[in-house]
Amino acid sequence: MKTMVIKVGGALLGCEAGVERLFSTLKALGQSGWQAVLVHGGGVLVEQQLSANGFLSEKKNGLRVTPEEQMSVVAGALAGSANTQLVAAAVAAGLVPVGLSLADGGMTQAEVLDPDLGAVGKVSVGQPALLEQLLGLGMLPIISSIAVSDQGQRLNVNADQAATVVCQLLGAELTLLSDVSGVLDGKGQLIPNLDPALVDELTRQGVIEGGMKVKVDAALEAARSINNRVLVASWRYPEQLAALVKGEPVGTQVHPC
Ligand SMILES: Nc1ncnc2c1ncn2[C@@H]1O[C@H](COP(=O)(O)OP(=O)(O)O)[C@@H](O)[C@H]1O
Ligand SMILES: CC(=O)N[C@@H](CCC(=O)OP(=O)(O)O)C(=O)O
Repeated sequence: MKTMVIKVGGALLGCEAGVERLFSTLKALGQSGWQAVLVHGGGVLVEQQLSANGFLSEKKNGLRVTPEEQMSVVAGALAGSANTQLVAAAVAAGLVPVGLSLADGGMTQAEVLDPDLGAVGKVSVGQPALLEQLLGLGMLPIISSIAVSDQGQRLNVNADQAATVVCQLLGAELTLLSDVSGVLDGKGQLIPNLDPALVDELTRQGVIEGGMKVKVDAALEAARSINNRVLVASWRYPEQLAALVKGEPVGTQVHPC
C-alpha cells in the first residue's frame, strides 16, 4: 500500500474546522488506498506557553532558539497539548490514532544541531518497525517533533525537518500543509512548481525566507531522497484537500531537480 506522510503546522490547532477537515481528509485517503502518518508542529502553541511561563523566545533562520530550561515547556506544548489535541480529534473522526514523538521505537536518531541554538535537534533515520507495525494494524501514527539524543537529552526539532525524516524512513510521499496555499512569489501568487535553481534565486531575492525557507529546504531534501515531488499546500482550503485525496497535485510541487 502507498504511504503518505502529512505534516501540519501549528496554526491548525487553533482552527477547529481545519482540524475536522484534516481528519476527514485522512479518512478519505485511507478509503482511497493510502496509509497515512501525521507529523505535527505547534509553533504558535510553543510561543503562547513559553510566554505564559515568563520566557522570551526568538527564532534564528526559522528555528527556535531553545535554552535547556525552556525544554519542559516546549515538550509539554508539542508532545503534550498539541499531540493529545490531535489524537482526540482523530478519535472523534472514527480513526484509531497512536500519539508518538520522534524518539519512540527508535524511529529517529537525534543530535544537537548547533550549540548556539540550545536544545534544538537534527534528526536522522532510525528504525521503521514501529511505524510499519502500526500502519499494518490500520492505526494512524500522530508524531510530535520532540526527539531524544543518544545521550538522553530531549531536543526540539523543526516539524518540517521531522516530517522529512519520517518520509525518508518509510519511503513515503510527503505533503507539507501550512496556513498558506503554497510557496508564493513576490506578488503573493502561488508558484506551482519549484526546483533547486528557482529556490536559490527566490531565496537570494528574499522572497522565500524564515519558516518557509526551512520548509522548502526540508521539501527539497525529501524530494531528492524519495526521488519524487513533495507538495507544499494548505490545510485551510477544502478544495486542496479534496484534490490531494484524488491524487492531483495541489499547492506548490517541489521537484528534486
Ligand atoms: N515565499 C513565501 N511564500 C509563502 N509564505 C512565506 C514565504 N516566505 C515566508 N513565508 C512565511 O512562511 C509562513 C509559513 O511557514 P511557517 O510559519 O513555518 O509554517 P508552518 O507553521 O505551517 O510550518 C507563512 O505563513 C509566511 O508568513
Ligand atoms: C527548532 C524549532 O524551530 N522547533 C519548532 C517546533 C514546532 C514547529 O516546527 O511548529 P510549526 O510547524 O508550527 O512551525 C518550534 O519550537 O516552533
